[in-house]
Amino acid sequence: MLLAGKGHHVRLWAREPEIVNSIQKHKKNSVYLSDLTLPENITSSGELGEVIRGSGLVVFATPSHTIRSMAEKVRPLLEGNERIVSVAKGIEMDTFLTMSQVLTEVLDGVIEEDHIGVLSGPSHAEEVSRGMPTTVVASSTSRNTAVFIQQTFMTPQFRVYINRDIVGVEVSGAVKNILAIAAGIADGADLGDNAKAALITRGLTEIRRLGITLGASQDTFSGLTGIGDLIVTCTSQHSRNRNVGYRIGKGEKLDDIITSMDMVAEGVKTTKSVYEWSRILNVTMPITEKVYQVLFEDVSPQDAVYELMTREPKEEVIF
Ligand SMILES: NC(=O)C1=CN([C@@H]2O[C@H](COP(=O)(O)OP(=O)(O)OC[C@H]3O[C@@H](n4cnc5c(N)ncnc54)[C@H](O)[C@@H]3O)[C@@H](O)[C@H]2O)C=CC1
Ligand SMILES: O=C(CO)COP(=O)(O)O
Repeated sequence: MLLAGKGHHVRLWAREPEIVNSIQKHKKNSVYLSDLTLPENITSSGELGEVIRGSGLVVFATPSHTIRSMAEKVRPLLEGNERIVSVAKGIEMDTFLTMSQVLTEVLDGVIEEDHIGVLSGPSHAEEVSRGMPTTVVASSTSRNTAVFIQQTFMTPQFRVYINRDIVGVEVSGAVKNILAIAAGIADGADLGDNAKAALITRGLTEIRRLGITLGASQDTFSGLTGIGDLIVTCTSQHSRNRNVGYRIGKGEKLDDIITSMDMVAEGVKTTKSVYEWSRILNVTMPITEKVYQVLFEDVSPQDAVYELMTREPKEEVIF
């Protein structure tokens, strides 16, 4: 919607034939944004070749665990001069790579690393697609590519800053989903506003610890992709991750929740990858550890909270 509004011809690939058909015939995404009419310059196809060939910019916008397989399919269709942007938020299982790192690895030999970037920050699609004011961050190892992304996406409703700390930007965007699950659990279990503020604040400390261990810059965590995205995802009615947590807090089982959803809550997989990664790196992430135990080891939210609250007394250390 954003890019089409700026006059670009947007070719949307989707794996669901019903979405492709509904966009082709009725200019509606019948599954995900059914109440919006899409402009004429958004077209859709189920054939990747029709969508990719001749593009100046390729945006990867599928869930993070699918970025590697999507990039493998896209690779032979690229000419080599395209710019690549990821909007996916996650850390790959087993490799612990960020999404731009996955793209750099898979597209190596076809696309230069400095043509790859990310767009991230507090940006629920339900609001962006309706032109509601949103601010995000463009990042890349190349300043030129970050500026290209900024100029391509920026509108009076969608303000794009540049941050060259791509590691900090991507780690923040991925890990905040784990904390949104925690915040949702707290809401579902009626733990109150104090608990939520504590989860957001101490959660940011966990993001910062992991990010700085990986070489990120301290400042990024005070920015839009750090505290900004953490706030929106922990508090928004639109957040899938918060919603998964909320239902767990109300007593539902994870498998039942996932089966009932037609969208992906990235934080579930990211909890696994980041929990394992933090243990390998020896980074202390107690909230992440408890979310892992609640999701995958049948620990009750009440026991998890008790264990968090009765950790040994400490000084408030921000890093
Ligand atoms: N929805 C939002 O407000 C925002 C989402 N993001 C990120 O963007 C990425 C995509 O998010 P959403 O669009 O909300 O996800 P979604 O769950 O709505 O799925 C997007 C599309 O990906 C397709 N998909 C799922 N599995 C696939 C596979 N194996 N191969 C190919 N396509 C597949 C789905 O069918 C759907 O058409 C995620 O990483 C998310 O964290 C970032 C900012 C905001
Ligand atoms: O990243 C998002 C908002 O910035 C979307 O969060 P959810 O995936 O929890 O809906």
